[in-house]
Amino acid sequence: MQIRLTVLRPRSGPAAAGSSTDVLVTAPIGTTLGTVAGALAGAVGVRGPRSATHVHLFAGTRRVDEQALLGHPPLLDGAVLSLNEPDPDADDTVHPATAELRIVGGPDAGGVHRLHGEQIRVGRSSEADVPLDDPDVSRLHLSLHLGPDGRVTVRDLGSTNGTTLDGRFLRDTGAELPEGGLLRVGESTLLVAPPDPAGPRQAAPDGLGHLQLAPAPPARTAPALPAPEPAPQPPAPGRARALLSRRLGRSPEQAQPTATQQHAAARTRQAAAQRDRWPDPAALLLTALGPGARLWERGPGHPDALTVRLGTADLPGGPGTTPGTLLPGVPVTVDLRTAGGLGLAGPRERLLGLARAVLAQLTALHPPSGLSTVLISADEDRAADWPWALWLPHLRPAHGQDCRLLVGLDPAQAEARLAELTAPETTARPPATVVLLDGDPGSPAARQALERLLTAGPALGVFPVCLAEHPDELPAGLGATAVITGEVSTQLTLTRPGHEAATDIALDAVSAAWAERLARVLAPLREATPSTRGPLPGTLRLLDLLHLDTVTPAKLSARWAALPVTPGTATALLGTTRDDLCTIDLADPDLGTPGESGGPHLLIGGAKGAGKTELLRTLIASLAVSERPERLTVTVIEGRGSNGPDDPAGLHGCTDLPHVTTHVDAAADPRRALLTAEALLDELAHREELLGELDFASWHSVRELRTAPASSLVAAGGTAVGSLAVRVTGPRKAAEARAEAPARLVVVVDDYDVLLSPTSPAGRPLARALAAVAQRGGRLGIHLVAATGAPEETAGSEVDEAALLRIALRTAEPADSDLLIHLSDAAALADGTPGRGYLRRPDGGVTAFQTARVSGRIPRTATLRPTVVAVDRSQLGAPPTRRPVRELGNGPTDLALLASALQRAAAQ
Ligand SMILES: Nc1ncnc2c1ncn2[C@@H]1O[C@H](COP(=O)(O)OP(=O)(O)OP(=O)(O)O)[C@@H](O)[C@H]1O
Repeated sequence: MQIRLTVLRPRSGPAAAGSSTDVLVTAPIGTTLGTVAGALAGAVGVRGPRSATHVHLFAGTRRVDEQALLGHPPLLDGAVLSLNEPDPDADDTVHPATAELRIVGGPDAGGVHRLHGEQIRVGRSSEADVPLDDPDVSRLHLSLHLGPDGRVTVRDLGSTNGTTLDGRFLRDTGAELPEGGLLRVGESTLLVAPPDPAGPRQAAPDGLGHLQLAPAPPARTAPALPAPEPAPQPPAPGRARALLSRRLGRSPEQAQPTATQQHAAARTRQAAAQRDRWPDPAALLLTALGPGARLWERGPGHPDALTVRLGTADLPGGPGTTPGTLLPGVPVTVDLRTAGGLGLAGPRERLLGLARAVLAQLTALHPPSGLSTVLISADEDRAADWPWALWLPHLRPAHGQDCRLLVGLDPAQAEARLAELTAPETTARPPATVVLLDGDPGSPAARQALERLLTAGPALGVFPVCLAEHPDELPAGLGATAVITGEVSTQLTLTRPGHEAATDIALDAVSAAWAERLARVLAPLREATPSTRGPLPGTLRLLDLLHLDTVTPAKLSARWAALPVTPGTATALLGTTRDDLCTIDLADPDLGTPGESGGPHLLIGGAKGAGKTELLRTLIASLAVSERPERLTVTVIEGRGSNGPDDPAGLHGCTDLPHVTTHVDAAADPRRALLTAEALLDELAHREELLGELDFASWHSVRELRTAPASSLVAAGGTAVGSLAVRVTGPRKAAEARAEAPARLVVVVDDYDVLLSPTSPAGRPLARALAAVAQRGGRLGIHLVAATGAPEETAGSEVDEAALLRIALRTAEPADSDLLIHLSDAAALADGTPGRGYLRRPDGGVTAFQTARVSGRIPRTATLRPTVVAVDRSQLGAPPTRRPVRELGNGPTDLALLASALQRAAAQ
């Protein structure tokens, strides 16, 4: 596990007090904060006693326990830990509030302040409760008061430029704020609103420093402009009418709005719809903090994808409003897809505020899977303005780029990034990339690449956003340009394709602190996989899917302890489909042969290297986790033979699982193979005698009733079972009886086609025994899983006929796929995606899935001692030093890790 954190040095103390350092913590899963606390303190230059107990770390105002696990909240990617004292700037106290003041537009937008009844003063002065960095705002400009009845009143405090409420100047007496009423002070727009009632979206910690964000609800479509009101009567009921009625002091029943009032209502509705469609910075922050439903709502197909809001202006109303009416303070936007590129120019400070607002919108509204961002700021001084952005998840290289983050913070890095972006499309690209170029890219080669990007970029899905202090420093070829104007640089003039130049736009700008807060909130978020949003994942780890990233005997025992008394299932988690986990239950009678009340058998087919053996390993490991070894055993038969116990290619690694009682290499040990064939036939006969007419599950239920003490039966099964317990036949010890009860047996066969070959020494008797298992085993709790590399040779065998669950991994020929799943699709699967395939269930349904891996080496970080390394931000865009990682080395695999934990769990 690797997580990036920031450590704050205590404010009180010697030189460098209050400074901070970003660190990269590399640690095995399960590492506690205490283990690295000393190293974290060392990273900010505080050397103390070695004992971690002398280092206290705070997340916000709360001290984090030394036993807290790295990778779990609050120790996630992007966290700020302050050393030995609470973070003095943190405000993580949660007071329930009935109203919030949001700064929804202007040069210092984005703030959200909770109102708690006391008077709140807004102004430019640092004495104000809500200070606003807006030169046109007076030092103490207005005050707000939340009454006990929830009403909010506003008073202008004698400001120079006055305060408007919905376009009208406030009088000295003040006014009550109507719902949705917009206050305008200087170039800033303020709104008082109730806290967002929508519950937060689920974001589950993955234990690796991230939060898996549940898929977004269906994408919002762009709200259409409201149709004109039917004129003149009757008025439509609803909020607008009620609002008008309230203002007029009449009940809705009495209200008979005039045409003017209807026009006004339409104006209000249209303005609200546009503000909602293009969320302001305050709404963005709240969405990210939630996380709310709109976070990452704009996938590639979203109608508003890649459209950015730059500010607000009074714009003409749509149908239904009085001709010539202006909608007050509605968003002004630029669609990058139409513009191709966007230039932003103006004085540095304000320009940065605007650029931050643009980048914040893109990254809060677009998921990283749909939008990648690249930051190029090749000049050292300019690069110093962007540390906040380095926390954005959209900067992570997801398509093989040779860097830690998609940044160009010196000329060489800038050149590398631009070269990647303009390279011919040999590798996968994200659906869209926005490149933010702050100033000159730094070298002739980079300038040339930028020129190419400006012409060819949009066709490749790459959209540049260029920043310069003066408009004439912007590169040529940008479709839209926004230039900061006005005496105090709070306005914009915008030129864009198909529009006249627009002036008097109040720009949206946000502070660096605001932007950093947003970026750190986004930093740990990951789109949950599997998800409905796209293709199957490339690789998956079984232990992650089983929530066993830290696999311990205690966790496994706890799972087994929660199982029902009778052996009910033989469930194997194989991987994921596009939108769910892919599991099969070999004991499910509904999937077995109709009328036989047994579970199904499974046949797996695929070409060489398609991932059959790995799928068998995953299945065996997953079965072992699902059931204790006294109740489920596995016999493994390998048809082709391996190169001995150390050969990683075969199923030998599974023999360490306590469930695997038999392992036969049919090619290497024909004698043992014969004995196994006989043992299987004996087992079938024994169970047929033992179970009589009953099926495996029913026999066990009856058995359990006869042997368990009455008290435990009541506890286990409730009154119905308890009443049957009266018929208990005799006092026998449950353990003794259980020892005689057969366990479920899964017979796993790799290279079944080789067994059928006439040259296989023990093939014939084994094949006969397997055929018998296929025909008679399901009812008796013996289930067959066979993998074939030659589906045409195994077609028609008893095993093939009996297998109602069928998997086709990549096949060499469409006919092979057809023999397996009755569809030819598996032949079209790519070579480079081992483990990908189709599962056909007995009802004929076919699902694409990706097999999870269990024999991959456990992540390198899991075996290392924790390290804490200070991050050199300037090198984040440079190629990382790589250590060669061997695909299958001597290090422990997940399978070995799991086997050892299972052995210890089984021994408990
Ligand atoms: N689910 C998976 N995820 C990632 N890689 C996989 C997966 N399954 C298999 N592989 C990789 O593909 C390679 C071939 O896998 P495997 O040996 O399971 O294929 P096979 O179908 O059994 O091949 P053969 O017919 O030659 O025995 C392995 O080296 C493994 O690393």
